Amino acid sequence: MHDGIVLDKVALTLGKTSFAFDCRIEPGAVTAIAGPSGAGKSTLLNLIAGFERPQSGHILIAGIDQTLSHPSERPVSVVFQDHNLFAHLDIFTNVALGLNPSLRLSPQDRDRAENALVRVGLAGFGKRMPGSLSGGEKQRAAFARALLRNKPVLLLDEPFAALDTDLRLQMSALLLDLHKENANTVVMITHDREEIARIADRILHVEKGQIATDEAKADYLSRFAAPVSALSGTV
Ligand SMILES: Nc1ncnc2c1ncn2[C@@H]1O[C@H](COP(=O)(O)OP(=O)(O)OP(=O)(O)O)[C@@H](O)[C@H]1O
Repeated sequence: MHDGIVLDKVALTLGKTSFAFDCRIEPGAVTAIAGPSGAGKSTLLNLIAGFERPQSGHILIAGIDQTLSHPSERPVSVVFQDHNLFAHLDIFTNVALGLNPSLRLSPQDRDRAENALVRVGLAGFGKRMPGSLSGGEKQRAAFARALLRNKPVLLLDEPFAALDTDLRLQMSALLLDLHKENANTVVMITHDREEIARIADRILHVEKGQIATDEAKADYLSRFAAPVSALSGTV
């Protein structure tokens, strides 16, 4: 049995694009998904999260076949680039949804939600509405909710792409801290080679609807001539 994520001969077609994914994602590691625009990175993440269903093949998470299960039944949290928050609910409520979707919260639950806000640097933001927060603050609220869900798998679709360099560094440091505490399996789409150098253990390179390469960070980075410190921009 494989404890991580297995895509076993998964195939689907969306519009005119066909996808065929067959891979194993290491448990307890940070795996970056890289590749050109339109290659199928988000589709791969959506298959794991359950927002897309394979037309054939199987998806297993921690040894359990999740191919047909609803996204809410899967042991995953997802953070998208944006649109993570419900605009009509305040930040505390958005975050507390990570604990209990019906929002029946015990006093301990309320404390945990407040602590999660403190953890991401949003103490005192609970009563604010999402529309009044900056992009980076909204992303931190989305992290706080993912932190509370505390699922074995965290999926991130370019969560830091819209942030400035300082915030991007802060957010990826927070992500690594949480990863070290929970030993969770992190799968993150990123175009940023410096981010890959900083946080990834393995890199899946997606091209034309398939996994082109699956390699350790050192091997991936050694294929590029420039030293890591000189790299910037897109993969
Ligand atoms: N529901 C859909 N219907 C039709 N085509 C789709 C659908 N979803 C994705 N596609 C197509 O599949 C291809 C891969 O899309 P996907 O979003 O997975 O790529 P990506 O690698 O994440 O790209 P980007 O880096 O630009 O976000 C694209 O050509 C996209 O237009």
